[in-house]
Amino acid sequence: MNTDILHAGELKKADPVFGQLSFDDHEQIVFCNDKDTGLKAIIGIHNTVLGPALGGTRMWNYNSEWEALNDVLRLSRGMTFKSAITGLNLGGGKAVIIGDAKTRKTPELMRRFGEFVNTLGGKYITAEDVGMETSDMDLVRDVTPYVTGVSESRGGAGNPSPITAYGVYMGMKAAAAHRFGTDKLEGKQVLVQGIGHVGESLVEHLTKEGARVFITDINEDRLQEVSKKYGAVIYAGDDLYTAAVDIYAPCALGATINDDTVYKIKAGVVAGAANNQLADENRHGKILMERGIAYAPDFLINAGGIINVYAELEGYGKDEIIRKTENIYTTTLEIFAHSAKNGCSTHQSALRVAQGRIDARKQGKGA
Ligand SMILES: NC(=O)c1ccc[n+]([C@@H]2O[C@H](COP(=O)([O-])OP(=O)(O)OC[C@H]3O[C@@H](n4cnc5c(N)ncnc54)[C@H](O)[C@@H]3O)[C@@H](O)[C@H]2O)c1
Repeated sequence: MNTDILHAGELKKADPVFGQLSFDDHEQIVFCNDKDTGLKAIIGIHNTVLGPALGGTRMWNYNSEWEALNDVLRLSRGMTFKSAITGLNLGGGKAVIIGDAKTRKTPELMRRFGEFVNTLGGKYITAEDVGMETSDMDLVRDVTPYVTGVSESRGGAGNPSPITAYGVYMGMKAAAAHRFGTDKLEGKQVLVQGIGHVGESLVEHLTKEGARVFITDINEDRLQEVSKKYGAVIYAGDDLYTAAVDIYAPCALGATINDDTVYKIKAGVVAGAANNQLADENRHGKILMERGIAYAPDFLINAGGIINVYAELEGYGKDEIIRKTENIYTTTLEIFAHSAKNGCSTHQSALRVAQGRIDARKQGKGA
């Protein structure tokens, strides 16, 4: 056996698929290969008890196939809990395409990928993720009906990011109500890390409510642009995790709450859009709780995007999308109450409530 592979990363190599740390009883994992288009993709179907597995396709230049497999396993599991806690009749799935989206993505490759999705007969429904555009979903739509996030002219629900941002804002207000005794964000200092599609829209909501918004991003042009547009202050400190703000909103990358940062955070609330904010979902969630920091679980409050694409499948309109997204406020409060009652972190509470819904459906009981 190749020793380089054996020593690569932290992935367990003896049992390359079912033995991965990130393998969590996934129902099906599909490896897709097409020589002509150069397509190498993995579709992960974690759980379909509540409905078809829906989740985006990510195209990324992974360092290794192990990394790609690990990513799809983790992401598809996350989708199961996101849809379950949001009350949607969807299971969890995700797909990754290995390669640089800027140089390797072609219409032929996207259509070929769509054909693989089609072979699953609707068990997996795809959507956009990192490295994908609405136009790519339109190409997938040419060959399969099992795709959401297509352009509005083809019956799609349009850009999900503003809805995601609105849900994050709702979750943040609920966390503020729990931690500060009021959900009013006027005068509160909020640091938004990452002012991309979701972050900018969140800045807009916060500014409208009169919060004092600080922004950080690795993209200097974006910083200048967003600062000018909303009057947000560009964060100037050395270490953003030590910022003396009321609320920290991670809207860039995952795993920003880790061993290096978790004890530095001064904010009373952590609520943002980024997926997988806790590097270790058990340990770091617990430390935040012990430090009295109200953490609004990422997969609960960033569900606006999936609510938006679910509308395409169910055929409901904007009003229902907004109603479901505003419900994130109530669910977040319920999760804080569950966490306080059971002495577990909000992340664990949200997982338990989501799992409870899946278990009830399995036993033929739940809605
Ligand atoms: N778009 C959605 O509807 C949606 C839904 C659910 C979850 N999310 C998650 O929310 C996050 C943001 O999504 P998006 O669509 O706004 O992405 P985006 O790519 O539009 O924006 C991300 C921003 O973060 C910045 N960034 C990257 N690395 C950074 C760093 N180290 N420090 C500071 N800034 C950094 C980028 O420059 C960019 O401006 C992602 O983690 C995404 O997975 C998005």
